[in-house]
Amino acid sequence: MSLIPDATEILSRARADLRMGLPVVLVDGDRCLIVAAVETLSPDRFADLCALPDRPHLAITGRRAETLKARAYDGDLARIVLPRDVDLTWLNAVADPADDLRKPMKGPLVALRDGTADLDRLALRILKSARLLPAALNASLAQVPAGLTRINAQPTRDILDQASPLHPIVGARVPLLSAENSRLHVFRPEDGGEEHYAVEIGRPPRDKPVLARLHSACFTGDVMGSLKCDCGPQLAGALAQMGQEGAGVLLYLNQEGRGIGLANKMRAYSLQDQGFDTVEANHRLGFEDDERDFRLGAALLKEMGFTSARLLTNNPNKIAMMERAGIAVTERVPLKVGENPHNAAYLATKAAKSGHLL
Ligand SMILES: Nc1nc2c(ncn2[C@@H]2O[C@H](COP(=O)(O)OP(=O)(O)OP(=O)(O)O)[C@@H](O)[C@H]2O)c(=O)[nH]1
Ligand SMILES: [Zn+2]
Repeated sequence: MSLIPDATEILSRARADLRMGLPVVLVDGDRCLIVAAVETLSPDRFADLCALPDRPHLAITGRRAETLKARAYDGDLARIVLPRDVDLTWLNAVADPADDLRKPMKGPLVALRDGTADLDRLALRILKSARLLPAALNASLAQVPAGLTRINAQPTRDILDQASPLHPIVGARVPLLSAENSRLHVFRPEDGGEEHYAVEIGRPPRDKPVLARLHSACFTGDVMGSLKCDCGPQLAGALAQMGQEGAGVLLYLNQEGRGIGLANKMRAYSLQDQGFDTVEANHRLGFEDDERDFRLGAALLKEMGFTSARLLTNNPNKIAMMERAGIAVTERVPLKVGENPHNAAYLATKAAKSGHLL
């Protein structure tokens, strides 16, 4: 019946539940796993989870486990056994590296080896997609409690593997400092996720490679003028070049913090203040270096009628991902602006570890 939510809609609800601190239940055949995000877990719900017949365990990513020197028997994740005197402070200390240096974890963390971790793996994927820290307090259940969102595992994995279709909602003229003849188009995904924007400068011909930039949202750099990165000058520089050429498309992708969200990016910044570089900070939080999905950039260009681009970037991964997603990149146009004493080490790390071209 069409009035019943489908798997995509349920996943979107589940993200909201987890962000509020409400557990959700993952179901695969006759297996059920109740999942709570550690970062939003209240003392009452924590007590309720501990009172379940099956003792909960803590799922963290392999990256976080590596930092904590825990054995990740499940490969890309570890299921950590809760100590007898577990409390929320302990859980938060395992989930969040903020105090790793000040208060190193006492005693070795014991990880589970038996059983299967596939539902735990899905739980961590869902938490990442909700822009929460990837640490989940999970327990097996015999049946789904009334009122909690119930997620069917396989359709949800399939949805997370695909990029949600994006639809144009509205476009209007917005004259810019760098290009008076500009329009802003808003695109909305079907899965209730973030909207993305396209700034179209002039009217670029659809049958020629378009001067394009895939810009990832950076609130600190784009809006506040932060000197910690080069995003603000890159945004202005790309628009200026498109203005000079009289044509171009700047895609503004709401993938803040290389896809980890602003709260996690600020956690990464605190770790950088403790001496870790941008890549190490992501890993200590439990994320990969870059959690972005550039397929949506290609999808937007196609939706606008383009098949090829001259891409303004220093990031070869972006070019590879665009090509794989069906947009021919005929030229890489370098975008070298905004280096300053505060971001020099950050830019050097990206060149050394993330393959950015100097
Ligand atoms: N996680 C994390 N994200 C950051 C950090 N500094 C900037 N960002 C984010 O990184 C993204 C910008 O990506 P960049 O790596 O600068 O550039 P790029 O888009 O990969 O490549 P270019 O096309 O060459 O600019 C934005 O989403 C920023 O919010 C950081 O220290 N940690
Ligand atoms: Zn930035």
